[in-house]
Amino acid sequence: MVLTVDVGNTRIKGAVFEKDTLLEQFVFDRENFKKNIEKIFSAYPKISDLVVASVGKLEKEDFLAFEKRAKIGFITNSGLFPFQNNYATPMTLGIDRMVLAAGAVLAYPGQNRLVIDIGTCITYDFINAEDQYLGGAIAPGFRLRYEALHNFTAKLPLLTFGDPTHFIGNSTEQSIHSGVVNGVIFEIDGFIDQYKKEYSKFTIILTGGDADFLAKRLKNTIFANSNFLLESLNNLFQYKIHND
Ligand SMILES: Nc1ncnc2c1ncn2[C@@H]1O[C@H](COP(=O)(O)OP(=O)(O)OP(=O)(O)O)[C@@H](O)[C@H]1O
Ligand SMILES: CC(C)(CO)[C@@H](O)C(=O)NCCC(=O)O
Ligand SMILES: [K+]
Repeated sequence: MVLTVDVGNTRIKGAVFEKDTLLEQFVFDRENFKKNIEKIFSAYPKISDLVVASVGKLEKEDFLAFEKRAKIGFITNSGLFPFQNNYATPMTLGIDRMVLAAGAVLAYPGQNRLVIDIGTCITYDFINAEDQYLGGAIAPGFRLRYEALHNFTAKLPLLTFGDPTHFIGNSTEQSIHSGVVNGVIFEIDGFIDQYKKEYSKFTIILTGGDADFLAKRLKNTIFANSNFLLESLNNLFQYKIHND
């Protein structure tokens, strides 16, 4: 049994896997992460491995406390991945993007893939059918956009995510929701259309907390899997066992 942990920029997510089956998942913040992980270990005594990818403020040292309980697999850029990394700065590529790319290669072999992850940031990652990671894009996520509008203007209120009721925003609030939410929708559709000009066929994986919400609203019909990063960590762990 494996516990995978994704330390994101905002939240920490975890999932328990028995082989390929996700048994349960968790979301928590950094303050009480040790307690939460201990709870998961108590609930699942059969967990033998803890697999971690962190873009956030937790380091390998923060997980060593669990060394007595499970084998720690801390994923780093210099580890083994099932693709060739053609990024010009491979050591600065986010580990979440590396894991997503690995997951795309392992789950969708022999095809071009575009992974779109909507979290604190919206990231795009493209891996071609030859399993070469080419790169992608980094854009602000929903909360970053709402906060930026508020923080860098005098008059705009700080709103939280809201589904725009009017495309033509008819109030300050509706204008902000339309700008942020419709903006993200048009942006993602625009990126996909541009990739389509360069690659006639590719598999799109849409993931992150708001993947389901967005999948329904995009012009391009795509399949959403909000657990793809946690599943990819599990798949990468299995891959490493068989290839290291
Ligand atoms: N239980 C939840 N708590 C908070 N947000 C949630 C929850 N479930 C879904 N969401 C949605 O998920 C979005 C955040 O997505 P995600 O979890 O991928 O990113 P994050 O935690 O902000 O980013 P990161 O992975 O960089 O820390 C929020 O905008 C929210 O709408
Ligand atoms: C872009 C984020 C913040 C998304 O979580 C993360 O992948 C990261 O810190 N990346 C480093 C820069 C890069 O990927 O090129
Ligand atoms: K993320």
